[in-house]
Amino acid sequence: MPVRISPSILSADFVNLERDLHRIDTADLVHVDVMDNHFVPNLTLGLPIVQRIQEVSPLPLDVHLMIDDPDRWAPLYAETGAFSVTFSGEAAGDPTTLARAIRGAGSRAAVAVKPDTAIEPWLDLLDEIDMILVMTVEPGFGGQSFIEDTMPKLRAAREAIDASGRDVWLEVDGGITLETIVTAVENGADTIVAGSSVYGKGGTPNPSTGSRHFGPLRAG
Ligand SMILES: O=C(CO)[C@H](O)[C@H](O)COP(=O)(O)O
Ligand SMILES: [Fe+2]
Repeated sequence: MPVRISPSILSADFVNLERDLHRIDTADLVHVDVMDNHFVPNLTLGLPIVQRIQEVSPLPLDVHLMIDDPDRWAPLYAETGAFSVTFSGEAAGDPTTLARAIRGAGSRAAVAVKPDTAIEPWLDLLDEIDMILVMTVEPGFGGQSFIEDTMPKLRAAREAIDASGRDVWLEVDGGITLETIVTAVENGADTIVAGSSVYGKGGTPNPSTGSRHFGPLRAG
């Protein structure tokens, strides 16, 4: 099973964002966290900045929306040319219509579930989506610890995806280190988001890499 890496620019240096986008250009995707200070208690960036990142990024955009009213906003992020747009399942009014709108605008559609959200209702949506994101931390902040209790849910999602025969990706996001990436992949993840372990907790690129390569991931 191929494993894709999607570094999160939440831990990049926003003043030097174009530089930091190029420092991960051997990864597969770039993960862009959009937070609105309503769905989560943190505020990051919005549509105009995602549009601009789309113009300069060497990698396809993996946009992760942690916002209220994704039914209104998510299709607009898809229209920027984003490769993938993930909405938070708990915030969506009509997930099926929303997934169709995202796909209709040319992006892959994905649904994210928080650590305490049951996965089963979302497995009915496998025909309509291209990826499930199992959050392995409470959404809102980088640098948190991986919640191991989410692993049974990840395995349930893997089993349902495999049984469906559909090419639906399974992403994890939050607390990924050199240790937890192994746990996540062993439990079925094929797409890995990593912020602080790639860029460093200080918001600067990981000095241990010494190159433009995204790895090795830094533990802790
Ligand atoms: O969605 C997110 C937080 O809500 C981030 O993508 C995630 O936390 C990445 O950061 P780290 O790898 O440091 O945990
Ligand atoms: Fe994220």
